[in-house]
Amino acid sequence: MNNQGPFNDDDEDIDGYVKIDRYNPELIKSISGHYEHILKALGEDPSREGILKTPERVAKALLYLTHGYDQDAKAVLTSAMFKEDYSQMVVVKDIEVYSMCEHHMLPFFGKAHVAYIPNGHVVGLSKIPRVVDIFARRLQVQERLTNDIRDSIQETLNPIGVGVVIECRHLCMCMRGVQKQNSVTTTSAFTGAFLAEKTRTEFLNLISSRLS
Ligand SMILES: Nc1nc2c(ncn2[C@@H]2O[C@H](COP(=O)(O)OP(=O)(O)OP(=O)(O)O)[C@@H](O)[C@H]2O)c(=O)[nH]1
Ligand SMILES: [Zn+2]
Repeated sequence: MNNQGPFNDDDEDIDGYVKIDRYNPELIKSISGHYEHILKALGEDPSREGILKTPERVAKALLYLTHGYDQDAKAVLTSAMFKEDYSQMVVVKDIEVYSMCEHHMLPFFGKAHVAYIPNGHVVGLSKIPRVVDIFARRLQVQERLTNDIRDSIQETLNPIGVGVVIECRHLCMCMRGVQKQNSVTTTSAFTGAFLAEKTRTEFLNLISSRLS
């Protein structure tokens, strides 16, 4: 594994989440080559000083923006599951989401709110945003992202229920196409206890409340 990627040595050594060498020179060279052609096709001069290194930068950026493909949500969750006698709802809200729509490869971004009710085990809190990132850092549609997060937590932790709400702006709807600058898309996915109105309402109230 070389160190050209965004992961520092600690991330790689301690967590071991990155399974393949996503930043290997051959892969970067191959993607860069395609971007050189794209720049030409767009009417640019790829030998111009300002964009000489752009194909390589884009290649590295794209590899970073899709690094979730190399990560395993189940491994992340099981790496920090603790037996705990806590049976109320655990909510991690306002988790930043940066993903790319699979139709236009343009960003969509916003917030995810994730809750679960433990069934004998709790999970390390940081692992929930990690799971969000693992599924967000790929080509996605917001609906599938929402379901992926729900399913991985339900299948790995086997809680009483899981709730996921995601709110995002899609740049493909803002800077092109229909050009609606302020539209926000909300998606949700639930399992178990969250399918009951009372639990779902508690979750929705908790994510809309503010501490200050
Ligand atoms: N359901 C869903 N649709 C998405 C998401 N991200 C982008 N899209 C939509 O994907 C659709 C692709 O539609 P097409 O008609 O094939 O593509 P297009 O001609 O570029 O569509 P316009 O964006 O309307 O110009 C668009 O309606 C986008 O708004 C997403 O996360 N979920
Ligand atoms: Zn799109």
